[in-house]
Amino acid sequence: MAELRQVLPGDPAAAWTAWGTYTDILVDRCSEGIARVAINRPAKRNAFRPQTVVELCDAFSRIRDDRSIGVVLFTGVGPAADGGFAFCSGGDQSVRGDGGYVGDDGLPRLNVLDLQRIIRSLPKVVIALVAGYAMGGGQVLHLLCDLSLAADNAVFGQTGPKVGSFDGGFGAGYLARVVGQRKAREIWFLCRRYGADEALRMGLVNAVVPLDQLEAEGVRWAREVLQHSPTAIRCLKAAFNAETDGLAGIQELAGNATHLFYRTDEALEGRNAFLEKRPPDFSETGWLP
Ligand SMILES: CC(C)(COP(=O)(O)OP(=O)(O)OC[C@H]1O[C@@H](n2cnc3c(N)ncnc32)[C@H](O)[C@@H]1OP(=O)(O)O)[C@@H](O)C(=O)NCCC(=O)NCCSC(=O)CCC(=O)c1ccccc1C(=O)O
Repeated sequence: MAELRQVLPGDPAAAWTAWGTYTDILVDRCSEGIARVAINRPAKRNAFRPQTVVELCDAFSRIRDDRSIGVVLFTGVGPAADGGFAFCSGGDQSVRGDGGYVGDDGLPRLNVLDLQRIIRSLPKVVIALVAGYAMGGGQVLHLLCDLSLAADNAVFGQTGPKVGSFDGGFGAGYLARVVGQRKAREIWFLCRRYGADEALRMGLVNAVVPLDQLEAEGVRWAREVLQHSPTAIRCLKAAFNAETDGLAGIQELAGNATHLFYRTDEALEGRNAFLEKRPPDFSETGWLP
């Protein structure tokens, strides 16, 4: 029996079933190949603490290994008891110690950087569904998703220079690729807030929809993606990353080429010859133009 968990306002847009038990996040999936991951700390505007990030890394890693999942909707549970909404308000300042965010083990961490890389290199499409605030490290997480849909109440912004933090990695460099150098510097230097329509104008999001339509729109976009070739989509994602991510991006793109090469008669001949202790015979392959 499917357990329907309300994550955002509006009718559930798919037949979600719970997938795993976590304390700080909710993970659901449906038989259509879509997973839904939601940060579940609405009283803190879905700020992340080390535990939240550990759970998100686990969820995205499980999604990576599940052949049936092609698209992830990444969002934040809302509304909070006081009516407020957030995709994510960044690092939980109440557990920020002297050297990072401190969890039960007492170690200061910045493990959100691990999560950023997992989302970035996930060979599946990640769609951010932003209802309410996407601030600080939360704004960076939304940026790292492949596509972003904003509810009409969405608000984006950086606060690092106010609270003594900054993201000089994807949060600065990739932001500049997306919205341009001028706008990226404005976002970080002035720490203003930007509404959904302005985010659309600057290319930070792909579309703006009414709040109660956000999940349904996400599922519609996911269904469109899922009609297409998984290999073409994963190679395209790696190609987009390669353009910005240096050798790490090229590694991803090249890994896809190697994956495909493994399936050819030519590569299999190399493997088989080794196992059969004979010289390989690549004469069938030819040297194509
Ligand atoms: C998000 C707000 C604009 C929402 O405002 P509002 O709707 O008026 O609600 P509030 O009453 O302010 O908040 C409700 C409740 O939530 C608590 N809360 C909100 N945000 C946080 C938070 N980030 N940490 C802890 N708690 C939070 C708030 O205290 C209230 O609780 P009470 O019990 O009622 O007090 C507004 O809340 C706001 O501006 N929040 C702070 C936004 C912020 O500054 N975030 C941190 C930015 S720094 C960061 O994210 C770390 C970056 C980082 O980790 C990093 C470092 C290096 C490289 C990369 C990264 C990276 O990208 O992550």
